[in-house]
Amino acid sequence: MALRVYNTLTGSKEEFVPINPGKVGMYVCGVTVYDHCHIGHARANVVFDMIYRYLQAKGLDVTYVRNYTDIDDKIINRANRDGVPYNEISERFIEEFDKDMARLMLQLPTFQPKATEHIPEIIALVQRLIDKGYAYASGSDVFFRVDRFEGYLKLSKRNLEDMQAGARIEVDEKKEHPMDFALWKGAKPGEPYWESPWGHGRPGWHIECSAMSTKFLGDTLDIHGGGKDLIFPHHENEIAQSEAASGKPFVKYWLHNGFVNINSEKMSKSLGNFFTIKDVLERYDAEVLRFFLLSAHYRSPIDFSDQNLKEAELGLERIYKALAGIDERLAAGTDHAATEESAELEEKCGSIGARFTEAMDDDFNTAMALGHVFDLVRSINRALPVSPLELLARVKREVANIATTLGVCDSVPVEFMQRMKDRKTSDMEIPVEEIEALIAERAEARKAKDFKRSDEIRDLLLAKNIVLLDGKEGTTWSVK
Ligand SMILES: Nc1ncnc2c1ncn2[C@@H]1O[C@H](COP(=O)(O)OP(=O)(O)OP(=O)(O)O)[C@@H](O)[C@H]1O
Ligand SMILES: [Zn+2]
Repeated sequence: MALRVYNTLTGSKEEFVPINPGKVGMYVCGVTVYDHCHIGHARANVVFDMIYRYLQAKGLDVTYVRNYTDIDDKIINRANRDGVPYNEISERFIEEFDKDMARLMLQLPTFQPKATEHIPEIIALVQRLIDKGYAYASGSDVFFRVDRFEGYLKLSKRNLEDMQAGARIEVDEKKEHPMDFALWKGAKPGEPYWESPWGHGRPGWHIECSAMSTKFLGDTLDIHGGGKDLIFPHHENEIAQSEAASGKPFVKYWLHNGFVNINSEKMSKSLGNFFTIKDVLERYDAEVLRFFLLSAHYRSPIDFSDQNLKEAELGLERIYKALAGIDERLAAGTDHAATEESAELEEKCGSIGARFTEAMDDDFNTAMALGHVFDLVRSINRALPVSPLELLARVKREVANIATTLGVCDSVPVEFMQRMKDRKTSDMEIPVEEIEALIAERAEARKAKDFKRSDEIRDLLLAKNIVLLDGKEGTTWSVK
């Protein structure tokens, strides 16, 4: 089956056919760098990283462009608040963004352009729109004439008249039409500015994406992405600018990710209901957060809560435990003949690749894809002690393929388990040395048949959430 994607422009799932066979041009709106990123930003970036990886896994040659909005009112406000130049803010938060994304195991896009490094391209595009009659200068601002562009609002399926009637749109003397939007903003005293034919000023937000996407990907892109909140006005305005300038369709497939919500409300800076990526990574492993973000379909909303993250953690641990079990059997090297249980695992192993592809080909359904992985894990758990080593090695390879494509489950299993153990131990009320001393004391007690003391020690540790497991090789422990 071919890849099908949900296209916001047509409101339906369509077969994905790149404009140039074998090649894909993808542009995703990046963050405005004025503060630390929250989990909503993490989702948008992880989702498009997953899409980038999957397209590459299908053998496509993808040029992925993700910008930094490094000049904007929000950046200027923050700089004024902190009493520093605007670029100190943008440079600092670009660095922070890069660190966060690296921790979430994102692949680097092919290009990461900054708005401030493309001012000549932006000015040329604004001038072109003026020359073609789609834009007009008003004082030192330049506005786009929305009613000149025929397809305006075709992405969000809104209607200009209804919007005007329904909303209280402020009348701005400088504009011909209240919905006209700024392409270039004249600088107020003390604001950062660039020279332009319209005086000192800076670009509007929408125009930078039109200028940079065209520079790196040409007039028509295969994919343009971003969060649902960008459909209007940002993406609608990008379409107007780009199509008015080039006379060609701007984007073939528009892809939008759903929100990370808190109590059914979008996590956002302005509402103040956000957790930064850094906050969350204090408490959870980065792979757990990535796994959580990919455990829902990218267009569905996800509720951010401690409980949901804990569930993701348990789920990921379940997968890694099964993989660690496989590694243990492979390392021990004792083979086993095929059994009824191993026959079932054999069948699941044979179909997992196809089931994964089918789920991902259906508009990148990672929720379904991970469901298939859990199904395989159940079979692994049943068949692990009674399966041929050759089959276990094959299962391991199948999971590794999926893991690389999704960017989850590709740590070395024992290392992941150790990471989880270390994280949990660091929150423990009892130091590791004390646990081990008690385990040694318990072993002595058991040797001396003092089961009362041995049970006492077990209960004492359990009260501190430490679970003991007696095995042939001695006693191991884990955090409950
Ligand atoms: N809660 C969220 N869930 C999913 N994606 C989000 C969320 N919040 C922002 N995004 C996405 O993150 C990307 C970067 O957004 P941008 O820098 O414009 O955010 P912002 O508007 O500054 O953030 P906020 O919405 O918190 O004010 C966009 O694609 C946006 O849609
Ligand atoms: Zn954009």
